[in-house]
Amino acid sequence: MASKVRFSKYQGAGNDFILVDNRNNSFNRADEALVKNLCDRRFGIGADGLMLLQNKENYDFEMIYYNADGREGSMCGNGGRCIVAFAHDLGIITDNTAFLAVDGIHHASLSSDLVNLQMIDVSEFGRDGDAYILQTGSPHYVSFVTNLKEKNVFQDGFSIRNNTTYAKEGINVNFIEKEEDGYFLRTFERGVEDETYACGTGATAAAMAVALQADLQGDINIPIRVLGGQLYVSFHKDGHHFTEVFLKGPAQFVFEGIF
Ligand SMILES: N[C@H](CCC[C@H](N)C(=O)O)C(=O)O
Repeated sequence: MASKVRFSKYQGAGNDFILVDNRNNSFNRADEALVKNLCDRRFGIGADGLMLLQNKENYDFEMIYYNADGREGSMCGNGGRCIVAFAHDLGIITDNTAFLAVDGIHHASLSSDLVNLQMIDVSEFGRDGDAYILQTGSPHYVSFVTNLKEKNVFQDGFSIRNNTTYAKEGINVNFIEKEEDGYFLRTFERGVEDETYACGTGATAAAMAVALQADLQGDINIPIRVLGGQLYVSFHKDGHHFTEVFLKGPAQFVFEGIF
């Protein structure tokens, strides 16, 4: 019988995660089948991903991220915001932090349930037809569309994610549409292999694509509405160089339990 492990469920704009305080290193990090089962929305707790919070010298903590398919993943922006809220709720931090994730160090600040997470700098981008390809801690394909409300994001995202260009490594597929005061974004997520209610690294990539498309320069703040709520991406853009990149949005505790 597996040992009992306490978990907490958090969600950031509807992107939802299982969080485990693994400072005692009791979780078997190689057990991808367990992670997949826990993330299963019928036979497990259900989540888009699972994160381990671990001790790390010179940092408040380390974030280990797994996609719902059970495999250790690249950076998760909404997950990063949720693990900051988790660390606060565990009493590890107060309202500022510096933690280590797979793409390096991240600073973050929180006030009530809003977490503002610094993301990595970005200095290059690719094109695939009209789409932008950006690496914001995870790989993203960003396409500008109209009538996004009606789009079959699963079908269209699935076909791009599995085409000959992206099938091997996978890619997260983002569809973005200009609206009254900002942008509306829907994302098909690699490793979830489905549309999620929000994607933080995706919102970051989409905001950068907006700035590239409109040739914006300087300090920029772009509101990104997603199915699960409202995110805000800000950065300083100088040519193709994006620095001071921040992803701000809600990160809320949902429930805790033991598995
Ligand atoms: N599915 C992504 C990782 C999580 C990204 C997303 N949940 C976010 O908030 O950034 C990938 O495998 O590239």
